[in-house]
Amino acid sequence: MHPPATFGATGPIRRGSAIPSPPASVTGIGTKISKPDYSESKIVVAMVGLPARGKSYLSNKLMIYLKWLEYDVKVFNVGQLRRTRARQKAKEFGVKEDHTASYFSHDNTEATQLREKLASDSLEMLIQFLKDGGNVGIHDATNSTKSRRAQILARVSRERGFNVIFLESFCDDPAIIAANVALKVSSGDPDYKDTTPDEAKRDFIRRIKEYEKVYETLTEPNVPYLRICNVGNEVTVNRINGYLSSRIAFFLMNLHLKPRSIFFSRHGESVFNVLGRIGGDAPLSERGMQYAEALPELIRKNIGDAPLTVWTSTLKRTIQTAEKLPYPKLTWKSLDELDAGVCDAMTYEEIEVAYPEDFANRDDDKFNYRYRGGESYRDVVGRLEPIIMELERQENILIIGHQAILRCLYAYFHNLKQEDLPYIKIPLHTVIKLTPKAYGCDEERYALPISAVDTHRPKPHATLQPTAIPHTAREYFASDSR
Ligand SMILES: O=P(O)(O)OC[C@H]1O[C@@](CO)(OP(=O)(O)O)[C@@H](O)[C@@H]1O
Repeated sequence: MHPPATFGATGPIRRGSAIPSPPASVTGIGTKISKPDYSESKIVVAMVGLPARGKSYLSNKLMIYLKWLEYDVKVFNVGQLRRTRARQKAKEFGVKEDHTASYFSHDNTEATQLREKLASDSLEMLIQFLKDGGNVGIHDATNSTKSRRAQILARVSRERGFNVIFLESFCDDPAIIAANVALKVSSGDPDYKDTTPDEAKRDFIRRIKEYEKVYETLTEPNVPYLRICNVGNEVTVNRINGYLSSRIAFFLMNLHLKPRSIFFSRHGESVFNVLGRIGGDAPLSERGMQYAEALPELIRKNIGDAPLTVWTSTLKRTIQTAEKLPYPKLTWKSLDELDAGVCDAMTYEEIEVAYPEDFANRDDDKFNYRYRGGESYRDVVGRLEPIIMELERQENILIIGHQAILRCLYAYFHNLKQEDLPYIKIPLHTVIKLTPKAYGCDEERYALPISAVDTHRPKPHATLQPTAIPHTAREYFASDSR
């Protein structure tokens, strides 16, 4: 058994010492705290790379991360614009454009001009989005020549306060390229909806070859760029400065594509869960202890001999649940449950009597409601950022967490809406396995047959269950940029 190490949000804290309480803000007590308008940043992230190099993957990952941090971000996908315009042309004039490999040949002057126009129109839309209040616009295109990149730089530099970062996804690993090609061909990509998979594959490989003839990797010395080699193996950073740009660079440097899974489990049922009390630091109930006993076998069956690290909060109920797991463990202060402030250790019924207005406010806007002397879901999302960053960097991880915490993490991986987040069902005695894929995450759930109370409070007057909107392969490829 490995001794657990303990880390707080700002560094190690000693086990056994008094555990500091989570950040308890007393400003805006018991009220709705709406989104702060805190960023004036205007950044154009211009992707660079041959087809099938994971540009759309990186664009989407970056967008989800920055949106999580509450920046206003949008991906402008040139491939999508090309297809939309081609559909309109076909509808209006009955002209069907040929988008097979010859369309992408630089010897085809007419098509090359059309593609340049699409890239520049898309950039104009992006610039307009930033002018209208957006923070980061991602230009998802190949931008594979120095002259195209010089045009982007020249155009953006005409806008005061706007910055450009080029983000190159360079890849020479045949296995990654082959996997990207196979994914493109097998996922119902609109470019190949009328062709057989074999024809589609042949044509797509020819398209890549056309781009290879003119492709120039990023070497421009005076330009801010990040060059990512084989997703995470090697990263070159050039002239990146400023808070948000550095944050973007740091996030991208932590990404990897190695196969792995992230497991979420709430702690076993606690004594407070049985009593209907929220928060606190109660130990596990009898049934919670049974769950802690049964969990190692479930995990072992699932993961075999593969390495795994277990993360818990600093609260008794998660540490007890992890006790029998024979893996290295880390205890994170940032994983402690949402702080209910003055309502800590009360039942929902008691809160309704003691703080009727607060209770109603919370039902009205659960994501933004901040408990008196405690936290809101929005606060929790903010404090989980280091966890997200570390999760991106790590391989197999099991988090033994809390209802609110796991809702926030789950929402990040499935890119769910803020208003749905506080109502996501994360039942007790259930392991959720997420396996990151190119287009999002696959999910499996394993419920152990040990009964437990249901702590989920549905949305009052809700007629519909919150909709989960995980990225599907189809959505992912609908945003393909070529
Ligand atoms: O935001 P709501 O739906 O109240 O859920 C969060 C609550 O979940 C609970 C259980 O009711 O988590 P936990 O099981 O970790 O104790 C409370 O402690 C916490 O306040």
